[in-house]
Order: sequence, then C-alpha cells, then structure tokens
Amino acid sequence: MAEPAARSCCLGWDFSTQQVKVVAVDADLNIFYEDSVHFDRDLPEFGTQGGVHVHEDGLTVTSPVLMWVQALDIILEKMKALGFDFSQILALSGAGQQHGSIYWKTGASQTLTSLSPEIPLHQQLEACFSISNSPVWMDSSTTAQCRQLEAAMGGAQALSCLTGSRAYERFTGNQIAKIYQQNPEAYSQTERISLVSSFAASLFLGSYSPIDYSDGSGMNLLQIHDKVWSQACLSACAPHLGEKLGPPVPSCSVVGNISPYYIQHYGFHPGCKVVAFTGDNPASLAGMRLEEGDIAVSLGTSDTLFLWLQEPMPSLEGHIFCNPVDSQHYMALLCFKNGSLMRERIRDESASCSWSEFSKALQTTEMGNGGNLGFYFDVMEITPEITGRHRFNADNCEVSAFPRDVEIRALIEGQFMAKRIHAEGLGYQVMPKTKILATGGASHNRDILQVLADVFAAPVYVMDTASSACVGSAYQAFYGLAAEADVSFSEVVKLAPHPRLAATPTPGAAQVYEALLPKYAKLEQRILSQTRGPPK
Ligand SMILES: O=C(CO)[C@@H](O)[C@H](O)CF
Repeated sequence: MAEPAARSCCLGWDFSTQQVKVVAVDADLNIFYEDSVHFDRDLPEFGTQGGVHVHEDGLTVTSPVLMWVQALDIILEKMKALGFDFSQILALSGAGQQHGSIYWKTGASQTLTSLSPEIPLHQQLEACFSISNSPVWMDSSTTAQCRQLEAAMGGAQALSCLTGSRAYERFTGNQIAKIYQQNPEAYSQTERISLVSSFAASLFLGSYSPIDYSDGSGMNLLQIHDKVWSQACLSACAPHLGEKLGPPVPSCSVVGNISPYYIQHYGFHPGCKVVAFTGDNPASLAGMRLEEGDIAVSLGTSDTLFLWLQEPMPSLEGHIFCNPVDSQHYMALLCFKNGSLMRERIRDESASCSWSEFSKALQTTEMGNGGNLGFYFDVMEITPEITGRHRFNADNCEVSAFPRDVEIRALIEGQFMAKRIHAEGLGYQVMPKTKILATGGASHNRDILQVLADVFAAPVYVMDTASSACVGSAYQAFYGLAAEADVSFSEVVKLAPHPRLAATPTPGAAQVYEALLPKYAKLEQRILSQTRGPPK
C-alpha cells in the first residue's frame, strides 16, 4: 500500500469580526488552500451586520458565540467535501479578534472533552455557554467599569505601566466586570472565560486552551513584564477570576494534540499539534514578519501602526502587548482615526478629486514644505485627542489656509510626523536596520510612500497583507513545532515571500525632518492645551 503523504503543512485560522478564514501553508511557506465563511452572508439566520449586533443603547456590541462555532463546522465540512487531506497537517494555530470574551457554562468541559464525531460541533455545544452573545471589541458600554478599574489601580498611568494600556472600554477585564455586576447569575454559572483566540483553540483542542501572553495583554489584567495575571486587577473586576481564566502561556506554546473529534470525523493525524492562538494584530505582526526596529503602517480608514519594541514606555495612548514571536520583547499598536477619509477629503478639496493631481502636488513641493505644518482632524482624533484643522507657517503663526499644493504636503507630512512622534513616545526608535512595511489602500500611492520614507528616514516596503493574521497564524504553527528545538521565528519563516521595496529616503531627508519633528510636537502640544484648556 502506498505510504501516506508525509505530513507537510500547517493551518492558520482567523476568527475575525466578519468571518472565519483558513489558510493551508506548505513546508516552503506557500499558501495552497484558503477559504472563508462570512457571517452575514453564509449564516444569515444570526442576523448580524458586519458580524455583530449593535444593541439599542448604541454602545453594547456583541456576536453570537454559536455563529462562530457553526462557521467552523461549515469551513471544515467544505474542506472535507473537496477532499482536503487532513492527515498531512503537522500543526495548526490561529488568531481571533482581540478583547472579545466567551463564557463557558459550568459542566461544558465534559462536553468539550467527549465530542461525538457524528454530530456537528454547534449542535453539541449548544448548551455550553452561560452568555450566548459575546461582547466584542466594538463594544463601548463599560466606561464606568474602566473608571472603577483605574481608581482601584492608582490611576490610568499606573494601570498602563502594569498592563500596557490605560483602561479601555473594549478591554476584556472591564467587559467581565460589567457581566459580573449586571448578570451575576450568569457569571456564577461560568466555569471558564476565554478570549476569541483561546476559545477557537479550545474547539480544536477539545478542552480549555490557555490564553496567550500577547492577546492576554489586551485585557487590562495581565502584567506585561512578569507575564502573570495582576491579582489586584483580577480582584477589581470580578471574584475568582484567576480560576476562570487559567494561567497564561507564551504565544508559541504547543497547548496539546488535536481533539479525537477531528481525527475521527475529518481524518486529522493523531499527532497534529495545536499551537496557542493569539490576537489578530499580534498574528498580523507575525504574518508581516516584523523584526526588531521595524514598523508596519496600515494606511486604511483609520491608520494603525504596529511597532516592535524592546523597552516599552506605556502611556495614556496606544497599547503595549507582549510580542507574539519573542517573549522578551513587546509590540505596540497606535491608532490614528483621521486616515484615508481625511486624505480623500483633502484630495477632493485641493486636488480636484484626483489622486494623480494629489501625487503631482507631492512631487512639486519640497521636503519640509517651506516650514508650513498642518494638523487635519475632521473627526475627533484618538492620537492625540484633537479635532479640527490647524495650520502654521514657518514662523509658527497660525494661518487660515494654505495654497493647494502646500495643503496636500502639509497633510501627508503631518500625518507621518505624528506617527513618528507618537511611536517614539511609546519607546520606539528608528534603527539603521529599520524597515517600514506599508499596507492598506494608500500604500498603492508611491508619492505618499516617498513622504513616509523621508519622514522616518527609512526604506518603505509593501506586501499583500489581506490574510496577514491567518498567514501569521500558520507561521506560528510552524514556529510552535520548531520552538521546542530553540529555532528562532525569523529562521522558521525565512522562505516566506519577501516584501517589495517601494521607496527609499531622499538624500537630506533626515536633516529636514529632524529639524521639523520637534516643531511639530510643540505645536501639537499647543493645540492640545488650547482645546483642553489650561492644566488644572
Ligand atoms: O481592538 C482592536 C485592537 O485593540 C481591533 O484591532 C480588534 O483586534 C479587531 F478585531
């Protein structure tokens, strides 16, 4: 009889807000299978919009946990129907939307560990959740719980130094506190609380999977330096919380072998390993193969920065997470709300709705824009909390308008100087080996990338990151297998496709922006003090 194919691939999963996605990656790190199930389109019976339910209060946002389970049944059954050879899978890992929480009802572990291979997962797990609609990252109904936690921990900055972030409404500790306060019965009937990432891992493990350090950093509960739960934070949120969470683990941990359910029903190899799942953003960092000193700039509706940090400086803005691929280092997220919508507005107003006119303006204006600086926040900015448009000439005098071309350069230079200043505020440093990875819509505009390269004085690369969380999870699965042999992540992923060089710094750029950056920072503080009023 022919030898079964040597097991040679890993699966990467992404349980995101709008879909469940899977990629299969071979030993050369090529993707040879991918599929997804969209909640709104493929599971309309749950009635979600964008994968969620926004409640009447406009603040509470949840997703039905059984919708996630059923999506997994669908995607696996389709793979089986297509004849996918599950026996070739060496390991699997995955990602989940960060901050969401799942509440396993007392007794659920017995069901999870004794799944019948003949019945779909979602039917067997129907009665396993004490909360059927899980709060997700878009929820902003826990402001009271955030204030209570910060008060209990000595203030916002103290909480940030301990857990990597001040209290945020979507962070899981505050969500758990709300459930304990408003639904104590359900809380008392909960034997285990998972994140979306560890919940998904539990489905494959057939038992409760631990929370990993990286996604656990998004809860306002984990001490990011010691990588243990803060007992003070746990107690401030809800009683017996540590027991319900279980101990956290490194993000590349092998948490066990796949559940017999998958071996018997799909033909997975009994030796297939489950590697800890993590948050979608940490998994994306892995998928983009960021290294120390690198920075990823996602230029989307809002602009998001992914930073690799060695010595983080937690602050009242942004988020510091444990690094998913190097447990001695960290990563940071910074979100800038005025991203592509702001760029499109200025394009319409100052470049006749044309990106080529917009690009021409960048090509025909000098680096540094003659000392003119602009701040463009048509919606309340997150980083920092400023709104409105503010323009300053070379003498630091506020002016009401700029010529069209100057306006366009002032917008783009301002957006990127803000990113560099706030990244450095979190402890980031541009290093000689720094690479900037640009993704998202605006990364297709070479002239915008040229400004990015000039402001950071570093080369800019682009890559397709549409499935970066999924692909990063597949890389993590390979890494989990190799980590036991002490092989580094970069060694494991060295065969992965390389990003394409898109722009290098213009000669003299470093000098221009080293002079401008402090000026921009001072003006930003000036606007903040004007809008916040004098310090109390
Ligand atoms: O809240 C976020 C990060 O802090 C989002 O990026 C979610 O992870 C998206 F699922």
